[in-house]
Parts: sequence; C-alpha cells; structure tokens
Amino acid sequence: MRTRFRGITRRQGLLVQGPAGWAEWSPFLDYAGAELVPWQRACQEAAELLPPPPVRTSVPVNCTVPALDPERAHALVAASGCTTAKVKVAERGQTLADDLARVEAVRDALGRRGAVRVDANGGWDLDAAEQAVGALRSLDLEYVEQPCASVEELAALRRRLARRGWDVRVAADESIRRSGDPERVVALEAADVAVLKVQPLGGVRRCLELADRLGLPVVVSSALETSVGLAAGLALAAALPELPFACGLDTVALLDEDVCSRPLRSVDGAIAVPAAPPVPDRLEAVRADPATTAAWLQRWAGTRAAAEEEDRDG
Ligand SMILES: O=C(O)CCC(=O)C1=CC=C[C@@H](O)[C@@H]1C(=O)O
Ligand SMILES: [Mg+2]
Repeated sequence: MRTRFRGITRRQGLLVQGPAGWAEWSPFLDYAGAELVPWQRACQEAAELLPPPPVRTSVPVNCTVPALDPERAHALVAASGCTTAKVKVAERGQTLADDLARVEAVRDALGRRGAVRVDANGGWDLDAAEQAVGALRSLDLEYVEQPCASVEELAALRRRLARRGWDVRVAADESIRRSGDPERVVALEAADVAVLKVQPLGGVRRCLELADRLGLPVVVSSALETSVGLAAGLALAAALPELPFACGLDTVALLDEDVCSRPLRSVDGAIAVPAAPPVPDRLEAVRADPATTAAWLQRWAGTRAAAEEEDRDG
C-alpha cells in the first residue's frame, strides 16, 4: 500500500486462471472460516463465467482519501481528477478535529460542486456520530458511510438526523457485507444507500440479485483488489440498471504496484469498463515468497472444504 489503509501496509491475494480468464481471491487476513466462502465463490464465478452484459461503458468513481493530514489529503484529491471524494474518518487515535480538518481540505480541493462522502467504518457510537454529522454537515456531505457498527444504531441515527432536519444520507457497508443479513438494513430502514463489494458478497451475479432485493441506490466499492479483482467490481457497476453515485473503485491508486502493466485506473473521474478480463502480465514482479504462497494455498483448500460442506448442508 502507498499509505496504511484499514490497518494494512501490504496487500496479499491469490490469482486463479479459469476458462473465463484470471480472477482474484484476496480476503483480508482478519477473515477466517465460513466468512471466506463468499470471497471464494466470487473468485470462482469470475474464473468460470464472463460478466453479465454491461449497460454502460464507463463507471464514475470517487478518489479514496485515507486518514491523512489535511495537506496530503488536499494534494491527493487535487491530483486525482475525480469530482467525488471519499474520506476516511473516525480513525483510531484521531479526533473529530482531525476529521474536520481533513474533510475541509478535501472540500477545498474539490470546490463547491464536488461531492464529499465520509466513511467511519463503524467507529462512532450514536452520540459521537450525531456530533460528527453536526460538525461535518456544513461541508455538504453526500453521505456518511457506516457511521456506527450496528444496524440498530444506523437506524437510530437516521431517525435522529431526520428529527434535527439534517439532510445527510446514511450508507451501509459492513452492515451489508459482514452482518450475515443484509436485508435487515432495509427492514429497519437503517440506510439510504447500499455499498456493495463483490468478493465478500459472493460475486457479481449475487450482488445484482441483492441490489434488486434491497431496492436501495447502490455504490459499488472495491476490497482493495489488484486490477484483476477490480474488474469484477467494474463488471457489477457496469451491469446495474441504475448507478446514481460514483463508485469506490479507483483503489489501484492506493497500491504501490499492480499485477497488470495497464492498471484499471480512472481518467477524468471515470474508469472505462474493460472489454476483456485483465491479464496479469506483471506476476513475476509481485510474486510472494514461498512460505506466503503455501499459506494462501492452504487457506484456499480449507475454504473449498468449507464451501463444499455449505453446499452439502444446503
Ligand atoms: O470505497 C472506496 O472508496 C474504496 C474502498 C474502501 O474504502 C474500502 C475497501 C476495503 C475495505 C474497507 O475498509 C474500505 C471500506 O470500508 O469501504
Ligand atoms: Mg466502507
């Protein structure tokens, strides 16, 4: 990683070649057991099946701003070419004043017409979230992503914001990809926007079905993949019937290296949907050491066994 993000400084993953092309399996190292199964199903789908038909040829994207100091955040956004920025907030060890300074810098870099969203990764409790939205809303937020950890808290926050007459949308990310029951977000009226990530949700087709069931506006976001994995996110964004917001797919920018010599990066705030799955022509440059490779192959085999067990049990 160029900058520490999600506590990660080094991104690892496994690439698989199948009849439809190359596919990526890159669950974060803090995922284990049954939680790895959808990531593997997504990888197998991409290796075996070509993406569903696209309805657009390019996907508008946001730039992603880690919990940087204001100067670096400003420079990153100014250099990105994007008119939407997603800013990490509620980082452990930082204060609301740090968040405010960073979001102010981002707003300054984008100008009044740009869109700014923030992502707290569930880092606030209900009162802290209300206080933060109160402080940040004058900077005109497009939405606040996963302000609190639980679906109940998201729902309660939405009610509080409505009572105050604060017009800030709530987006659900972890409540959809890690809760095991994405539809509770709709049942409890906990979000205005659904963030969908292809790997943790089991593949492009499963995400299309989920988007249909949820009936909320969808933002497709990456799981910090290489260009190979990112192609699946782009395929989902390209196939959704409606795409009202920019997607969080310009994340190859966060990586120091990619497996492809022609990375899937944005130009003027959008990424062109590739006509064919990307081919990793830089594998030798980024190959892991033998011990890391062996650990990943073992992880893959263990997950296969867990998936087969799931299939047997229906
Ligand atoms: O949405 C984006 O702009 C980029 C992707 C992104 O922020 C994330 C990717 C993977 C893990 C997460 O911690 C993080 C997120 O919470 O959305
Ligand atoms: Mg998020």
